[in-house]
Amino acid sequence: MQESWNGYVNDDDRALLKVIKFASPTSAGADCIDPDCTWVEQWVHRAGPRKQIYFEPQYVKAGIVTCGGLCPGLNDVIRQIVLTLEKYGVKNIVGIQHGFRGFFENHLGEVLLNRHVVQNINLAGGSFLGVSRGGANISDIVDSIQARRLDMLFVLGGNGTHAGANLIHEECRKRKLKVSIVGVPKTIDNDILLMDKTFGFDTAVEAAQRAINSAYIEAHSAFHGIGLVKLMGRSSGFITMHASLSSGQVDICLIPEVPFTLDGPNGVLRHLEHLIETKGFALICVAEGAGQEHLQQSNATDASGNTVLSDIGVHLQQKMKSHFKEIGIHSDVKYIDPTYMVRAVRANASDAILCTVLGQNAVHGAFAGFSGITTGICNTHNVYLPIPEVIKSTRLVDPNSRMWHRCLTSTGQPDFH
Ligand SMILES: Nc1ncnc2c1ncn2[C@@H]1O[C@H](COP(=O)(O)OP(=O)(O)O)[C@@H](O)[C@H]1O
Ligand SMILES: O=P(O)(O)OC[C@H]1O[C@](O)(COP(=O)(O)O)[C@@H](O)[C@@H]1O
Ligand SMILES: [Mg+2]
Repeated sequence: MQESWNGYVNDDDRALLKVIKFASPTSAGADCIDPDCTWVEQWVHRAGPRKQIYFEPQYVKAGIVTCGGLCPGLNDVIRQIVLTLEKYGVKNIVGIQHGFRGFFENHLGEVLLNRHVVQNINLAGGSFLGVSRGGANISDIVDSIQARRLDMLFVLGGNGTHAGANLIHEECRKRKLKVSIVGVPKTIDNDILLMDKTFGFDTAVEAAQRAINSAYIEAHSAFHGIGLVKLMGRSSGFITMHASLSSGQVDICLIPEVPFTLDGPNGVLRHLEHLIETKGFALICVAEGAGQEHLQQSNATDASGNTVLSDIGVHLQQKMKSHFKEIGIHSDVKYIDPTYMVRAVRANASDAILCTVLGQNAVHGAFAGFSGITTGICNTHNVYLPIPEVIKSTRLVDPNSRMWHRCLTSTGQPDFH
């Protein structure tokens, strides 16, 4: 190799975690490390290939698993992990089917992966390996990792999956197994801390435009039309906020982080009356986790322990219909719930690039000898982060952030209090 080749990332390279120095905690969207906002430098490891690697590629067996719900780009990440492992010289690569369940449900065999098998999988949405919720029995999973003789495990999933991956990492350490557990954050809701954005989010925002545009056309064409679109986001309103901003046609954007009243002089319904009176139609975009306080809560959870939400879309639809009937004003409500149509699509161009970078960096991280880490973009730089740091809490839209204020400026909606 030519002498001037500088392709390796130095082990001591670091990226700065926070790049804005907020003068005061009251500055819009201030995200301070210390309560008084003194400047604290926090550095994180730069992602990328190392000169010294900690595994002999020809003896490595690597596994890939995809957990939780679907997200555009899963196949792109799987594919890049396989291509990068092969580039290192790894020959034994397997896929674990249907999330953590694949480790111990006997009928779910390992899928042998290589460049030929994964060549075209990025052309479709979904997960080539299948996904599932529940089934995170850590001790059984680590037994299975041992029995399969895995040296590396790439775990693609969201907050829950990363909590599981970290427990797997800790159990492997306890058993003194030299297995590298590396996460790749998959969350369409964009709800993982410290990262600029997660893969699939851009695609979801783009896919949501079709639903919003249809709702707009329906509402605009009807007499006193009201278009309502419900988008994903259990506790984080990023998809709804960004989709509303992107559309530019949304009059009311409702997210879980910002409570709202429906009735009364400052409520959503009164504002809808105003919109019908002044422009003749209205468009609402609501996140699935918004306004849960208005609904009857169930204690039900899904297999992963996530709360099953009540349907805010149906509730809003009914409230709007009965409200306009009560006040004797005609309205024509059209409700669109595009949830799975938004999620089950292939990654767009920018997400495909993000997936490529993340998949490659996950493999570089494992070969660098890291475990219990995940990889993401931080202030436009690609980094490795310890899993516990990114799952301390769910990343939420800050109602004091510039982005939420921009969204309010764009919709023109008042404070619904
Ligand atoms: N706190 C947790 N600790 C360990 N495993 C978890 C935890 N929460 C969820 N899991 C497991 O992680 C997997 C995916 O979780 P889920 O919440 O459905 O999706 P996501 O990872 O996208 O948040 C499931 O197999 C689930 O059982
Ligand atoms: O119907 P499912 O598969 O449980 O998925 C619905 C949920 O999945 C999500 O898209 C996010 O799922 P993940 O946390 O697994 O990424 C939520 O926004 C939505 O509530
Ligand atoms: Mg979860």
